[in-house]
Amino acid sequence: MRNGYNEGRPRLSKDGSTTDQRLLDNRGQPGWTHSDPWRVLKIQAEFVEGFNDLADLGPAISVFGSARTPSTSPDYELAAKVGSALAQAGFAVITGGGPGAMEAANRGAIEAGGASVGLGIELPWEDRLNDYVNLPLHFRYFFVRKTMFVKYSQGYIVMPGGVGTLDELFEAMTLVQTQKITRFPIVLMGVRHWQGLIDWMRGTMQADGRIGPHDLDMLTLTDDIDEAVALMVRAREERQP
Ligand SMILES: C/C(=C\CNc1ncnc2c1ncn2[C@@H]1O[C@H](COP(=O)(O)O)[C@@H](O)[C@H]1O)CO
Repeated sequence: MRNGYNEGRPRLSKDGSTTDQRLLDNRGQPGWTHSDPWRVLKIQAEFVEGFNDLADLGPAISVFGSARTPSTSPDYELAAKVGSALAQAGFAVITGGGPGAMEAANRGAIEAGGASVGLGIELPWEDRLNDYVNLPLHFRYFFVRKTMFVKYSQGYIVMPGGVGTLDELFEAMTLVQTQKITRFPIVLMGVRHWQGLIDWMRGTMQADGRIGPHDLDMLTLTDDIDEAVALMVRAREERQP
């Protein structure tokens, strides 16, 4: 499956730092104050390349989940089946292009003959895209990459995950809550993993009035792949003019 799609990925600089570190982790150093304005051009170029590469992708769903999900685990199998089911329903599958649940969803998509997108991110340990991506993109800036997930997806499926997955989930929830994105289903798969979080959000956040009484309605919690894909298909139909 390997086809040279890691060739275009950014190389780390000589000191081993990432581009995001150089932008964000040099607080108060005057040298950076003067070079930061020029960085905007690189950021702009990354947006332009991303928009260009994904413009003709067609309907797509992003699948998020732990980079640490072992290939032997039921969560991996579930993510692979989700990737396949989405591809069979005519969706491209977008992931972070990494290992674990991302690899599983890409693998399922590619094995079902679908478009399998990996939005890779430059990391300090020079990670590479998984072997099941047929449309690779490489990003240096996390926030540019995150824009691509939202802009080119019609919905999110969120598998069990850690901090990165939570970040992606809560960003989407914030964008829906503030109506920056509409008609955007968010499905949490893996009831065992997510139930405690939902219970806390309902019992504490909602009970204390930190979120609205209907905010949690934007989430669907299920282990049922057919239900998850049907939600995405319905949202796609509603989008059609
Ligand atoms: C941690 C390891 C590898 C990290 N490689 C990643 N490659 C691409 N995308 C990633 C990676 N790690 C996190 N992400 C993004 O966050 C989500 C997963 O984060 P979590 O903390 O594991 O839940 C995922 O959806 C990606 O978009 C070791 O092999």
